Amino acid sequence: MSRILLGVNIDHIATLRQARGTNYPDPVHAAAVAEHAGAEGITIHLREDRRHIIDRDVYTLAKTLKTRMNFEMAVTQEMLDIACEIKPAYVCLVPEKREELTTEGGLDVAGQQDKIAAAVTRLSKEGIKVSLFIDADKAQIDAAVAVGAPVIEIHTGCYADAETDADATTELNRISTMATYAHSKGLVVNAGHGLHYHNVKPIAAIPELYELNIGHAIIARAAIDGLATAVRDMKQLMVEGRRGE
Ligand SMILES: CC(=O)[C@@H](O)[C@H](O)COP(=O)(O)O
Ligand SMILES: NCC(=O)COP(=O)(O)O
Repeated sequence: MSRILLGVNIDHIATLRQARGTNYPDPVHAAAVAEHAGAEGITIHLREDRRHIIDRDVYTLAKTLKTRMNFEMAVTQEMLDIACEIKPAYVCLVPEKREELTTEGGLDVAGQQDKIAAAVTRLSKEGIKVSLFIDADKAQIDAAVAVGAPVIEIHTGCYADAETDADATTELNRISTMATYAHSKGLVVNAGHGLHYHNVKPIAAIPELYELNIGHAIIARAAIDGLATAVRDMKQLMVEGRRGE
């Protein structure tokens, strides 16, 4: 049975720092703790409004991470320039609206293939592996293949936000079906958004999933139990989920 990897998104360490304009807590320190606790990668989202992760975090983490950076960004010239300068292992292209509280859906690749293909080509030439954050949707998966992205990350928000068990099961089945389809097309399939300690195991059980990117729930748990424990506990649940326990 294949392992499933954990990418820890540390955006909300930076949210706590930005709340008061202090220099603590430091996402760079948090990343080191998360890696030491077993995170296989660190995800950061440099938003256009810099509401949490700021440019200093990105440039410092590019030098200090021991695992690998998954750099989430909108498809803008500004972010493409930064990505090509720091050359992270992965870039994940995500939709972004200034007014959103958090990411609200997947990137519409099918509706803007030329723009996404140009971004994928530019980033790939720098040796960066490009992931597309998309809904569990066949047309979006086909578009991801068409634009040359090697990786997708399936948006799990509809599953996480489901108001009934029946709706959650429906979303879980959709994610699983699309993960199987995407994998059959040769894509590396990740997943993330809204996953937490009480909903992660069924997602981790999907055999085609390579990595889960989880942030908000881990950082929230870290406020109570500490970050190392929060990371280790999440990894244990993912292992149990993958084993069907
Ligand atoms: C794309 C995604 O679901 C998250 O990785 C994203 O970072 C969410 O945005 P916030 O971290 O700003 O909530
Ligand atoms: N791409 C999803 C991610 O990095 C973390 O999302 P969340 O767990 O903070 O909702």
